[in-house]
Amino acid sequence: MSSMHFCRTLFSPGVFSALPGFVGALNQDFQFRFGPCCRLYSIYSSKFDFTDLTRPHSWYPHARRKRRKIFLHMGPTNSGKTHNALKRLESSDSGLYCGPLRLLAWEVAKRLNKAKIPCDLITGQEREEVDGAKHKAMTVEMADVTSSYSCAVIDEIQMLGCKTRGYSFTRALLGLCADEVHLCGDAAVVPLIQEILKVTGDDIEVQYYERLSPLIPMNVPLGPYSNIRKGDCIVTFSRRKIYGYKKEIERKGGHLCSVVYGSLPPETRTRQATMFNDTTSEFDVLVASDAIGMGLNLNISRIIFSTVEKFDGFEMRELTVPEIKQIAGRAGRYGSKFPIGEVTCLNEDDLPFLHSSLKSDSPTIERAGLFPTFELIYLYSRLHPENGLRQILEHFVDNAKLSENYFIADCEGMLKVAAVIDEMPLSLHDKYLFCISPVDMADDITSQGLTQFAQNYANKGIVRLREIFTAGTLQVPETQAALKELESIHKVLDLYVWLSFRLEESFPDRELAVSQKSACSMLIEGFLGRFGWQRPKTRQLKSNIRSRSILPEC
Ligand SMILES: Nc1ncnc2c1ncn2[C@@H]1O[C@H](COP(=O)(O)OP(=O)(O)OP(=O)(O)O)[C@@H](O)[C@H]1O
Ligand SMILES: [Mg+2]
Repeated sequence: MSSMHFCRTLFSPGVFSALPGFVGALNQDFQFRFGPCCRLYSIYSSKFDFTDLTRPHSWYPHARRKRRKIFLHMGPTNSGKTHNALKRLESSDSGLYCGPLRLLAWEVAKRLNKAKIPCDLITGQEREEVDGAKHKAMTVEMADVTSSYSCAVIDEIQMLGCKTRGYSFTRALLGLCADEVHLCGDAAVVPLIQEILKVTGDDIEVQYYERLSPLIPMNVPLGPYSNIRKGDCIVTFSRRKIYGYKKEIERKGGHLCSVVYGSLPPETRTRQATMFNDTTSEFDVLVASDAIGMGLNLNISRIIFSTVEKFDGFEMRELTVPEIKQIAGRAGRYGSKFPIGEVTCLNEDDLPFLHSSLKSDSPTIERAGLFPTFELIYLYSRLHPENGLRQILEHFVDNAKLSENYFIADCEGMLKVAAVIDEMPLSLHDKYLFCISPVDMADDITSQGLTQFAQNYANKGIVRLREIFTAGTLQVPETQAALKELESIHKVLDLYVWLSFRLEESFPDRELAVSQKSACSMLIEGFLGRFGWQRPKTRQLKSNIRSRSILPEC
């Protein structure tokens, strides 16, 4: 049945890129708050309100035993917040960095290892252990709330207000057991954090930062493409437009463009960004989506918004003030080749909106995300044994009781997965695991991949990659449709790797999946090298990559 889908199509991490780590820590989250209730479950189950989430700080016993010193590094982009927090991390005996992106976790692990401070890298899909490491760089969903550390950093803490991922930041904020916790982000989150931490007994110190180098909003739009210069970054929000601008700029502007957008494999995004940052490379212009928008240090001199609207999955809407500021803040990074940043638009009509957004304060963040642990859902499910996970999640979310500092996370994505797998003979825990996996159900190939993985796992207990993907040769994509397919295949393989870290025996082909992922990214990069209007030297160099065998016959 199934393998055919992928024979034809053969082969990115969404916002959930590391949620799995969450699972590892759930048991611990739960023990303190609900351990005693488990033993008395049969007596009290009908009386105990599992949907009461009004005291989430009490879910983290280790952290509550400490009086933590919380340092808030608050300020605009490019003000040295992360740099200063990392300095503290580097001088600590042991510690954690928790960031919102795999790329940021990679950057921090690289920085510490380069400074001869051994640092492990842990994301939903990677475990790179370094001998003697007492430091770890991770994506926030992987935050370890079970062990004690000297120092912890949570980067981009304002994301605790994010409707889908915010709860992972809240979990890290309440649960990290470290003597010092450094929170970096936008000052709009300060009152909420002060409010949330009133009940934890922690000490709080707030430090406000100023930009280290100027960011100048221009009074004129870009004008013709011939005005494009080295270090420019055009920002746009669809794949089609990203490649459209790349082509135009390479044809008319005489520059070569790197591209960065969310559904490119993260390793490809990093290589594209590195190529752009490298002063000796010919790729001196960047065309990117808001995937560049958080914390990344790029050699950008000028940000050019091609539009100030984006489709957010439901509708076209104007960019928010924090989005504009985050993206614009990539220009003129301190210590980069371009110490002064500029921002403008393609369309003159967008300039007033850009100027006013850059001058505005980000709206205060009023509530932090929260989501029930698996154990809570499990206990709740026992009160409703006839229901599938989808109904249980829906009921739980509808009935959850929260204090005024919190909101319940948007779990639409999880509900979509639950609807697909609820009929399969899987335990509640396994279903939950598939629900929190990094799958984008809006992507047909990825959702087919998830369904096949879950089906094979439910029916046979083991999922071999060769039963899902058949041997064949993948080509460098010729069209954007083929490129999109390859990006999706990469996402499916990424999902396999994610599952292999959680259901190790049932997903035994991690190595093969990792090697196939890198074959996919090579082919995607082959496409990027050929696409556009490039000088012959580069075209020839890149076109050596034509095809890769996929799952070669044993
Ligand atoms: N004191 C310093 N000495 C040398 N380099 C610094 C210093 N402070 C910051 N930098 C460099 O300036 C750049 C911006 O700093 P950083 O990434 O910490 O800013 P940020 O405030 O966290 O920005 P964002 O909000 O975009 O994440 C980085 O490349 C960082 O290494
Ligand atoms: Mg930062």
